[in-house]
Amino acid sequence: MATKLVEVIGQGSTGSVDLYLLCSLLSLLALYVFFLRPRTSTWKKSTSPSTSTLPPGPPRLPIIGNLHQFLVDHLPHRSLRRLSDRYGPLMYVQLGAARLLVVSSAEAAQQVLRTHDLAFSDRPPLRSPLRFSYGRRNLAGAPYGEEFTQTRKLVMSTLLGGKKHASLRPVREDEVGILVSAIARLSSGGPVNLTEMALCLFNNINRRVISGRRLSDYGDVCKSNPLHQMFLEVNDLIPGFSNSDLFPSMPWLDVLTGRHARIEKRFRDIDRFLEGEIDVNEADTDNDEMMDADGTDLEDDSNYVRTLLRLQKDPKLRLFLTRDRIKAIILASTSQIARTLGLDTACMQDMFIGGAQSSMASVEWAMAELMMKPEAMKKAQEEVRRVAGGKDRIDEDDLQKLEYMKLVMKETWRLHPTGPLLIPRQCREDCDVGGYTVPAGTLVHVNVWAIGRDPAYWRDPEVFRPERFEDVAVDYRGQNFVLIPFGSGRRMCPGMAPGVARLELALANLLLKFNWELPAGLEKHGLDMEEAFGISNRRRSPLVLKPTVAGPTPP
Ligand code: HEM
Repeated sequence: MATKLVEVIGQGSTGSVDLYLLCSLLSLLALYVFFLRPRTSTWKKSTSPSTSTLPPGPPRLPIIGNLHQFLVDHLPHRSLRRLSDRYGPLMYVQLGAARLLVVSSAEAAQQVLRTHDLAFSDRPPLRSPLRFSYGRRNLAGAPYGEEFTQTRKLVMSTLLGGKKHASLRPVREDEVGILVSAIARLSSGGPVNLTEMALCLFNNINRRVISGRRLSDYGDVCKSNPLHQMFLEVNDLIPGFSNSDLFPSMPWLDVLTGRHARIEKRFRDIDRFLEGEIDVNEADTDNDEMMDADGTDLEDDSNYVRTLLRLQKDPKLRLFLTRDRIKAIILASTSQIARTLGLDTACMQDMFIGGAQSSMASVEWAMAELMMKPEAMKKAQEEVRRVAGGKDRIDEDDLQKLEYMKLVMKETWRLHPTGPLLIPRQCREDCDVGGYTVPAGTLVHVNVWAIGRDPAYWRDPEVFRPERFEDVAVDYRGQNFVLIPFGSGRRMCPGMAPGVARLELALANLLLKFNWELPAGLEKHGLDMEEAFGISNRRRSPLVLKPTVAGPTPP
């Protein structure tokens, strides 16, 4: 158990065991037990301001605080829910030297993300995201302030907003078509690994919209591309606390455990890769300029890099849009959710890394839940096939008509939010919430996973039943705090529209083109529905299913 804790805290979800830190922690624990002294079960009163109180929380050990309590379930969002059941929806815990507010009810989330949005709109300067964001020059990791506001405006108006989103529609439709053809080609050979193929799809979409290139030509062999592996490793490195975040007085811990070297190596790799993506587009743009010297319009906004390079020529933006900022923005622009202790990571590194993994996780969870609920699968397929009305694919115009599928997505995000604890925020000033005072500098995690399974809001919360949303007007766009898979407020996900479009398009076409069965041997016990050990919300086992190409739909 202790071994796994260290993996979660120190290495991301798949990192190697941090033996040195483990030994240190255990020694500290042993010392503590040896010199055991009685403690109170609640937190001391805050001294700043003097009349205020901190929210309640579990008793903490010296130095490590409540780190050991994350061992309870191996999954931080589960462990935190268990603690919140005891200490309340506003709970204060300590991880090493880091102070953390954990929010576990819709009402408390509304207080933090809406009522006091401004006070909680910072992000913590954690070691690993700091490096991969070129010193917080991306959007997801930027401290709240003028630079953040400018970056967010720029990203929304030029990269993720309506016009650009619409112009990239052919990329999404094209890539989903390639995925479907790849699955059809492989289907005669038995079950396919849908997890891998979905990740490949979203990596291809990401790379095409960002820099105009693909990761794999075939839709099923991304795995053999070294870039794919690099993205996965960076995705695991970025989220999560480094040891030096938890024990700032022991910065050497990161060196001793090898984390510093891993971060630096992967940072160099990713920097080289991003330089290449920019160079290629820069060269193409220069060539275009030479050919169009007669004065025709030189604008080429066919991908994010080109848009940013064009904007860089604007004298008003030249100083702001440095090369490092361009790299930071494109690395981090997607989703999905960087998960520091539970954030999906997708989003801590804006575009390249996060988006693919979170989209992949949503597709695989939706498909897995539908496989376990044949009535829901039947309903979803009937709807998709009716809407297709004889066409051999669903396009983005059709998506609005897929009402049941939208319920399926809501129910999937309720049970399996891609960032179970959202991306951590940081409190910018002392703030009074729910009768307590949260001191400036406190990190904040909103446990959306716990809110999604709280019987106070949901009948039979553990049951996958998309129909529950037929009766309640609950949306996922940040207004209903019982369902906030994209967060809410000033730091809410800016990639929701492109994220949802690619997900729905992929899912609809998978349901249209294929009938799905469990592989032999699984019919009896069903799929493994456990989450992977770690901080993100991936499935523990890859989703392997047997597709059969469906016949044409009636016109
Ligand atoms: C299923 C898809 C996605 C989900 C579930 C998702 C979820 C989230 C969540 C929960 C946050 C944190 C919100 C908060 O702190 O309140 C976030 C932030 C963010 N997301 Fe996404 N996201 C998705 C897709 C995308 C895509 C496709 C992009 C970009 C192309 C993107 C870019 C970002 C960025 C840049 C942030 C940081 C915003 C900031 O700090 O101001 N996301 N996302």
